[in-house]
Amino acid sequence: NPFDDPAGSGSESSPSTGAAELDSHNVLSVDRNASLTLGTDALIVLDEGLRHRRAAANCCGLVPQLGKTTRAIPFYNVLWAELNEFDVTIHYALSTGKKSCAVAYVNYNIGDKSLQTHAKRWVDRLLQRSYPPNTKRRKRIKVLINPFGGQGYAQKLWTREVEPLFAAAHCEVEVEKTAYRGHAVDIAEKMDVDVYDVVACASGDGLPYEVFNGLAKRENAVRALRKVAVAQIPCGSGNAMSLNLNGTDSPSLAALAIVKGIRIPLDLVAITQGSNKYYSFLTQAVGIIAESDLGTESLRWMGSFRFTWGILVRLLGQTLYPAEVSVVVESDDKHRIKEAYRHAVQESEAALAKELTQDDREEDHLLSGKDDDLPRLRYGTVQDDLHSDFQTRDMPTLGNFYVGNMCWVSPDAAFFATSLPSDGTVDMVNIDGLLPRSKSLQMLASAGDGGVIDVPEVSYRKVRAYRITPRVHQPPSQKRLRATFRQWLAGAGKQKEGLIAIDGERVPFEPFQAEVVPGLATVLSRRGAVYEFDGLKDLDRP
Ligand SMILES: Nc1ncnc2c1ncn2[C@@H]1O[C@H](COP(=O)(O)OP(=O)(O)OP(=O)(O)O)[C@@H](O)[C@H]1O
Repeated sequence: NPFDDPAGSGSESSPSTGAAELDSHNVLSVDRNASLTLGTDALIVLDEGLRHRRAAANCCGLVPQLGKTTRAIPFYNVLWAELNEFDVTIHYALSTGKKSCAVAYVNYNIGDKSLQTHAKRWVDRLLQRSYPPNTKRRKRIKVLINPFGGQGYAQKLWTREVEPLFAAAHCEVEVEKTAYRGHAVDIAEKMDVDVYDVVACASGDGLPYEVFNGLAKRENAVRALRKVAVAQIPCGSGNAMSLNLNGTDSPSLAALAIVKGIRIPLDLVAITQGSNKYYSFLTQAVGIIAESDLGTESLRWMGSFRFTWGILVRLLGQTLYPAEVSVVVESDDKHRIKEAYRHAVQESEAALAKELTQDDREEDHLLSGKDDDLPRLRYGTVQDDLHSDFQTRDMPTLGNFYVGNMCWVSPDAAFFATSLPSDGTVDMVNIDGLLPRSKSLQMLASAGDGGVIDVPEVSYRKVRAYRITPRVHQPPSQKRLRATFRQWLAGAGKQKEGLIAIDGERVPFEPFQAEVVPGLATVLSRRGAVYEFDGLKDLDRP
């Protein structure tokens, strides 16, 4: 929690600032008998006046005075600091609830005029701690707002919760509202990528999907995808991108995470279907998940429960989604997959501690100007003969075909626990549709804590590419009436054909081929090269 107060609550004494760091360079004496100290992880404000101000707000002084004289502001929360003659002002993000923050500031005068040069250096040092070398300051952000995302509050959330944080962090911002479906594709295709560091989408996952695809359509696609980091200000009904990269679906906390975000590469999945090609960053689903997402429109009145309801009805009815599936498998050993994941987490944490990121490609690449075209797909397209690396299986009783490039698919489902932003693979889950109902329910429940991989009946693999040719299941004639009733109950009354969802968007019910293109895109992350998921830590340890 970025708002944990390292000073501890109610403490009267100075917090531990690390002896070595308590030298005079790190302390700035200001008037009102106060001082500002650069601690280990936080700025420490020591101010006798705080006690009085807090006491004044304390029930007219009727409660015993327990006010603190110190306040700790984590460097992560510091948005900006500046010195104006003899006036130092520090803007920071203050917690305003479990899931929100807002801009606050402290302002002090430097009474001792001889301290001005020291104060200048001190402010520089504070900014360096608040923006370590792997974090760009004053990001230039193109903000796209989907006025119809989620409940239609994106514009309001932007103005109230996000814009003030970006402004306080001295970000350069340009705002544009999307005016039609696919508008973000056009914007990303035509924008001047040299004047922005970030495209931040105040939306659900639909706009980031469009931005990746717009950038990929450009002549200099590779350069554009590396130059501009795509981020999400969660304002939609599905906000998986922000959950995975920033650990939150709160717009204000996500805004802080964007201000402090570290650039990392993200694998994209190139999908070819007929003569079409698109890029997926999140999930691909055929069958039950796609149907519960896209085929429950008539149940919108249920709110987000319609997804759970759609899945439950289909699971209990043992609905089948037969398909022929060909896969280039990287690993199908669950134990090894988990070990590799843990290793990647440790590596990422070590890199983060050294303030390194994996995204050291930018400068070399941008300077060289080479390889701007998208790489040729190693396994060709769905229209080509199948490459010899694929292993093919017909799956007449397939119940769930779900592939993910990110861990969280919703706030309560970490379906792909071992997925990593740029390991060159996606996580593939296949579940047989004839699984006993109790097992299916157990599997569904296990998604909450990332436990799907540990259900023995679930096939969980890391794959580099796959091709799927789905078919519509025809129930035997004596079961047709029951199947029709179930379809109605599940909210898919008039649906005639099967459904395929790529990042939650509907595509034609036709064969498609998918291939991971390693590290093609760039995103901002709070935690470095891993997603915001800790659930695997204790599972299955030897
Ligand atoms: N002005 C607009 N009018 C109509 N559609 C739009 C407009 N702007 C964006 N869109 C479309 O809205 C879709 C959904 O966007 P987004 O993901 O932001 O919202 P959501 O609420 O999470 O999505 P969903 O409607 O899938 O639940 C995108 O496909 C996008 O193209």
